[in-house]
Parts: sequence; structure tokens; C-alpha cells
Amino acid sequence: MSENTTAAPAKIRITDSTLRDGSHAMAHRFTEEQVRGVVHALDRAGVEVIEVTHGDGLGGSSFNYGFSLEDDIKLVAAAVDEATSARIAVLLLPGLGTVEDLKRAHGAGASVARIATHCTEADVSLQHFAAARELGMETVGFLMLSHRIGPAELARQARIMVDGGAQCVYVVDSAGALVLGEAQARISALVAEIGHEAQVGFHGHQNLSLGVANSVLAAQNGARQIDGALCALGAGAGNAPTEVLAATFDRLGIPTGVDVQGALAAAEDVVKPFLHRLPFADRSAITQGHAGVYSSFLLHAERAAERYGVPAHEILQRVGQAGYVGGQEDMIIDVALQLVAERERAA
Ligand SMILES: CC[C@H](O)CC(=O)C(=O)O
Ligand SMILES: [Mn+2]
Repeated sequence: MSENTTAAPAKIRITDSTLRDGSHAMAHRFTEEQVRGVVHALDRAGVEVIEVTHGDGLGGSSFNYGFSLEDDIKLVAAAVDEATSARIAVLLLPGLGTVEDLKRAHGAGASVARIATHCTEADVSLQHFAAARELGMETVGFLMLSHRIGPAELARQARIMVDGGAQCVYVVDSAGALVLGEAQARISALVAEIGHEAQVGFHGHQNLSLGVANSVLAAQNGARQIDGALCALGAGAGNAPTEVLAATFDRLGIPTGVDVQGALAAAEDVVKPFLHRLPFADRSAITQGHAGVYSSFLLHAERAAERYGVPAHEILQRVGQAGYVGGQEDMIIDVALQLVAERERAA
């Protein structure tokens, strides 16, 4: 008798980051009413985890990164109040956010702590994972700008996070630079290294329009957590759209627990009406994907472009060549001034 060895596809948990990565695209101006509306719609659609924080995480509201309209903790509390079954996640970048910030977010009802570091700096996350576990929070590690190092080195960084208490580690394609097999190889390396102890996740950006395709490859190669944002609302050309992920995984027979019509309604009826501009792979965003530039640098580059009269895509190209990482937003102005000086010398 032949045995049927075809296993049913494993469930994927979609984490929606409209209210965190989307905060970059909204210049951190979310109102409490918008947060409540988005959480209500996502919760009804069956999205299990909803991230709510300043785009740069807890403590991000500052001159360098941009001030929030509303205090993060107030928005987290509103999200917790609105959700009936979804859990609320917060993002924290060590050095920007502190353990005290994490405790306040936990006090407001956040139950998932996502700790983000540059892809080579996992060791700076250890005290934050320890604090989150002590608080009883679920822990997720975020290895940002994952295209900058190869699969084996990325897996070593994931191992550091797991040994420090992470229950899942994400390959974060912050620049939307990973092209198909490059995303797949990183996911496979992490699954091989940590898969028997922790989950692997993928966070995609649409700068080269590959966020959804990379997410599918990630799921097919063992990732169990995938990020999305309604209407793609996120930095750069945005994130893989939650509603497209829900529909695509449904077509592939990969269970997510998300109601496709509910996700479509959340995008169309709740988020689209308050958007001033839809995330789009324009010249600047494509340059980010092509040159490997942090997606959240887009609005900073556009502001510098307007102020100093040099093209945003040229600024971003130079930022890519210089290899700047998150936290070096002030260097965008430096690059704009270099371009101005070069133009003056050439005139
Ligand atoms: C905190 C910065 C950043 O937006 C985190 C993230 O979503 C990414 O690196 O893509
Ligand atoms: Mn992102």
C-alpha cells in the first residue's frame, strides 16, 4: 500500500505593520482614530498580530527620526482596547528605545516585542530579549538590511538572537533589495540554523516589486511569520500588502487564518481614504531597492532634495554607495550638501 506523504502546507502567521512601518510613510502622523479604525478592521479580518509604534520603534519620536503626532503608548493602549483577539506588537531598536519603554508598552497591553538590530549587530539585542521574556512577552528578532551579508553570516546572527531569547527571527529586507533566490537562501539558512528551536520570519519591501514573491518563497522554504501592511503602507515603495498576501496564500492553499474579503475591506474602506499618497515604486524607491538603501530614508531624502535643490534619487544612490545604516539619517543632509557643492564646482 502506498503511503500518502504529501503534508498539508504549514500555517503562516501574518503580522500587519500598517501602524508601524506605515508610520514612516505617514511621517509618523497617525491619529488615535486611524489606529482604532485599522485595528478594528484587521482584528475582524482575523489578523493575529498588529504592530503599533513610531516607524523607528519605541523612542523613535525625535528630531532625527521625526516627531510622532501622538504618544506611542497612548496608541498602543487604544489598539489593545480595540482588538478582540489580535495581539498588539511593538518594535524596539536598542539604543533608541529602552527597556523602560518596553515596560511601558507592556503595561499598556502590548504582548509581542519585536527587537530590531542591523544585520551584523544581533548582540546588542540581548538585554531587550531578556527583559521581554521576563515580562512574559512573545519575542521576535528583526535582522535589518539583511541583503548586506550572506546567508551563513545572517544565520549566525539569528543564532545569537535565539540564544538570547528570541522565539522567531526575521530576515528583514529593509531596502527591498533581495531578489527571489537571495531571499530564499537567507530563509533556508536561518531555518537550518534555528528552525528546530525558533520560527523564521520574512519582512519584505516593494522597492523592486518583489515583496509578495519573496514572501511566498519565504513561506515555501520554511518561514512561519510574514509581515504585511494594508495598501502596502510602509517605507520606500511600501511593504508586501497584507490584502495581497492573504489572497495569494489563499490561492496557494497556505492557511493564514485571515479572511480575504475582510483584508480587502480593511485596505479599501479604512486605509485608502486617509492616504495622501499611495506607496509606489517610483524612481527614488526603485533606486533604494537597486542600491540597497534603507526604505525609511525615502522621506528624509525627499525633504533634503526639496531643501537643497538636488534630486532625491541621486541622494539615495550616494547613500547606497556609502553604505549608511539606520540611525545615520543625518548623513542624508551631508550627501545633499556634497551634491550641491559638486554642482557649484561644475557650474
Ligand atoms: C526601525 C526601522 C525600520 O523601519 C524597521 C523595518 O521595518 C525595516 O528595516 O524594514
Ligand atoms: Mn520595513
